[in-house]
Amino acid sequence: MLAPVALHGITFAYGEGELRRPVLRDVQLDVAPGEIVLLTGPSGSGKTTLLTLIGALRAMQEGSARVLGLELAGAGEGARVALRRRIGFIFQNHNLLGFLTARQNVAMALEMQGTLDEADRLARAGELLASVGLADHTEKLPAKLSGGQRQRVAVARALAADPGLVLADEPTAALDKQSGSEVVHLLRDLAKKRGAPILMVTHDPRILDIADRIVTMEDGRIVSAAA
Ligand SMILES: Nc1ncnc2c1ncn2[C@@H]1O[C@H](COP(=O)(O)OP(=O)(O)OP(=O)(O)O)[C@@H](O)[C@H]1O
Repeated sequence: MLAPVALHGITFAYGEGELRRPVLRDVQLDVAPGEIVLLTGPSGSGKTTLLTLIGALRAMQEGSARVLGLELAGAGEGARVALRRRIGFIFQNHNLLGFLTARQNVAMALEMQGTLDEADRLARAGELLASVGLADHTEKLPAKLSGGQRQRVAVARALAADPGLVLADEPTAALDKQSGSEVVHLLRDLAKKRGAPILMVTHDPRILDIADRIVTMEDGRIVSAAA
């Protein structure tokens, strides 16, 4: 089976001319189905940049990145948008819309899929929120939820798209031990039950034990990949 994520010779720089600043250097990485890979390393080592390239949120410069079957080098915007719909993104600031309830935030992700009508989307959103332990909070606005609850809404929203891959950037940074552990175990269930791999940037030593592999970056390179 092809690796859901296969990176070869990824090199990337911000800026141009004299301001050009290399951030990734010849990165190689394969992620297997259902695998949980934690990406760690000092601040500025290029982890977030790598995640945004894999998520087709940024244009590639050099190298090859095959993500869920799409080669991103030279891919057009249409193909990149289609790929993004198949990826669950979970970022630290969770990007929930403040004027929508938890249920509506999750339903919006289903709307992008375009397969269910509104009543079904709201019902499905309720099920997803129940699956992350928020059955009693579906009608609340994000401001009325705790940080851990908001992050669980973000997880439910990422799962709504039935993603083939989850990209998470410090998903537990703002959470206490208990909430962080709950969020991470939800993600682990997803990876193991549905075979969707997870690539997670984290500095959080509390969650290292859920990883199948820990990849350490330094100065734009992968310096170690411990199983
Ligand atoms: N949009 C941008 N324009 C210019 N430079 C950037 C941009 N985004 C990031 N950088 C720089 O690129 C380098 C790598 O940043 P990146 O966010 O990928 O690192 P990181 O390992 O995720 O760091 P952290 O752990 O602090 O989030 C840093 O020096 C950063 O300042």
